[in-house]
Amino acid sequence: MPLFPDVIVDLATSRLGLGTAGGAVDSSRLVFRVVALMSCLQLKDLQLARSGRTVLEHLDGHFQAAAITALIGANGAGKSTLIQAIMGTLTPVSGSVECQVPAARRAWLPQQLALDLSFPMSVEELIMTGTWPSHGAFKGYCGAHYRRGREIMQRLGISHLAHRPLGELSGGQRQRALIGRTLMQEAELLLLDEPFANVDVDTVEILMDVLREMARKGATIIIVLHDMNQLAKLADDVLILTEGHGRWATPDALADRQTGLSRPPRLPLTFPGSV
Ligand SMILES: Nc1ncnc2c1ncn2[C@@H]1O[C@H](COP(=O)(O)OP(=O)(O)OP(=O)(O)O)[C@@H](O)[C@H]1O
Repeated sequence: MPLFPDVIVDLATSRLGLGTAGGAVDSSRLVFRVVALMSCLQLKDLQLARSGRTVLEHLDGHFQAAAITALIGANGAGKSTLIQAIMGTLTPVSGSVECQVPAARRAWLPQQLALDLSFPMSVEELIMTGTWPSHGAFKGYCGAHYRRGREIMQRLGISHLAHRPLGELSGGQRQRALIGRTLMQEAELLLLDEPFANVDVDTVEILMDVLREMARKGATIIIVLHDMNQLAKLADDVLILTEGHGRWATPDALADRQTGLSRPPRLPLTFPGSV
């Protein structure tokens, strides 16, 4: 029964923001937020190291389902390290990552620089590979798969690029195609490492809409961001990594602490722990 204690803790710390002007709890919002708080991903006293050196320790807390959590921190704070531990590619020194999402429904979009897209593959072919984790790589695709692939490309505004090789795409077009693959996969847990870096404003807007839609449908989304305006627009929750530890915050509380203002406006901002 992990849910009920979470709600109590969140009420106590006001993370739910349920209070009314008179201090009473708004029960209609409570139902919505209780659903949102159902967590499929939890960190328990997690310690992570690289080459024998501790990067993060005593990390605790749950990521909300049906919500977007921004993961922030200065360069080298351990954001990618934590993402790798969540994806299961880095073994914790101690503690655990408890994830109820099946591996076939987890998707990870690394930083663009880490991607080798010289592999000869078209946009449509890339998107169709989103079926592989659940359907298998060698079974071929059925008509329903192709229909869904076309719908996804239309949603992302890349239908005209369907047969274009990945190596010939711009950074923004590539990000749209990669997000398209996660839609095809019907990812329930999506981790994105700086997905808006070097991407034009229109693409950012489209991708933000798509991510919000995925979260509304129940996905748990964790996104590494360096831009506080993007965070303010997108995130429901924030995990700040600083000096080897994690701290949870709401986007509003974070903005208030940094600017002394309620949003908007909120520029310019810096990360806690950055110099
Ligand atoms: N493969 C590796 N081997 C050894 N140390 C590593 C390795 N990868 C990262 N580190 C170190 O672990 C620490 C955390 O790195 P990590 O990449 O997780 O930070 P980050 O918050 O994602 O940084 P950035 O914002 O620059 O992407 C850094 O001190 C880094 O030098």
